[in-house]
Amino acid sequence: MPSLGRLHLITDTRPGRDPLAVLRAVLPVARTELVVQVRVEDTATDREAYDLARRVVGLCAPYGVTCLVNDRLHVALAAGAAGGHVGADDLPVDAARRVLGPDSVLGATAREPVSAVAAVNAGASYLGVGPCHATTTKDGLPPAIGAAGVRAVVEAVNVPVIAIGGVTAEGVPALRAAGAYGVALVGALSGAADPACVAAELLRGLSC
Ligand SMILES: Cc1ncc(COP(=O)(O)OP(=O)(O)O)c(N)n1
Ligand SMILES: Cc1ncsc1CCOP(=O)(O)O
Ligand SMILES: [Mg+2]
Repeated sequence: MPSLGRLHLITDTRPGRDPLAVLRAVLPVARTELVVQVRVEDTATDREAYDLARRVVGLCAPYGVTCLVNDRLHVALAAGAAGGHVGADDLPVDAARRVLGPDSVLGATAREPVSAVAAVNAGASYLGVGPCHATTTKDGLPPAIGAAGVRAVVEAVNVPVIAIGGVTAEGVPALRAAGAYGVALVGALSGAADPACVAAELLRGLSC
């Protein structure tokens, strides 16, 4: 299994965004500290998800950067990604592990210790934990758990915890202090005037 980077860039495929331009800017700065998760809107077709995933895999390969696919594990396999990420509305973690095989990276969403432990026992190799803070990127989420909620999960499991939801460079030190291994973001990089500069700031916080 590839070692996991600490900065998880999730593609922003909302109208008007250019996820590949953001990725091109961030790759040379973050290199193997980067993980890219291909996440498309629920309304996207599998073909659109596959086409994006192939392009992301192609851009990541020269840098040795891990590419994962959110939700659609058949797309992950078909596109040659290193693994995938599942949450409550996706395949259960044990089924996802069977689909991906024993050596792939498999992330699972958790927001509290009991479901976090269950996800790890079912085969998750890392956990995406949140929402840590308010976010405008995804609707319908439960209340933010804050750094204290992240800490509760970190103390319950022995896999890397990736904090997600409203993460900014300013917020990274508190999340690291809570034991987060890394962070996952959409808006803070996708909406940045200079994504490379923001990525460098995020990495400084993650290296402490
Ligand atoms: C790293 C990381 N953590 C959490 C999520 C959220 O996954 P999920 O709960 O399945 O929600 P969607 O992203 O599918 O809308 C994630 N994608 N990545
Ligand atoms: C997919 C997802 N799951 C929990 S928060 C979130 C969105 C994170 O986006 P942002 O970094 O813009 O808050
Ligand atoms: Mg999902």
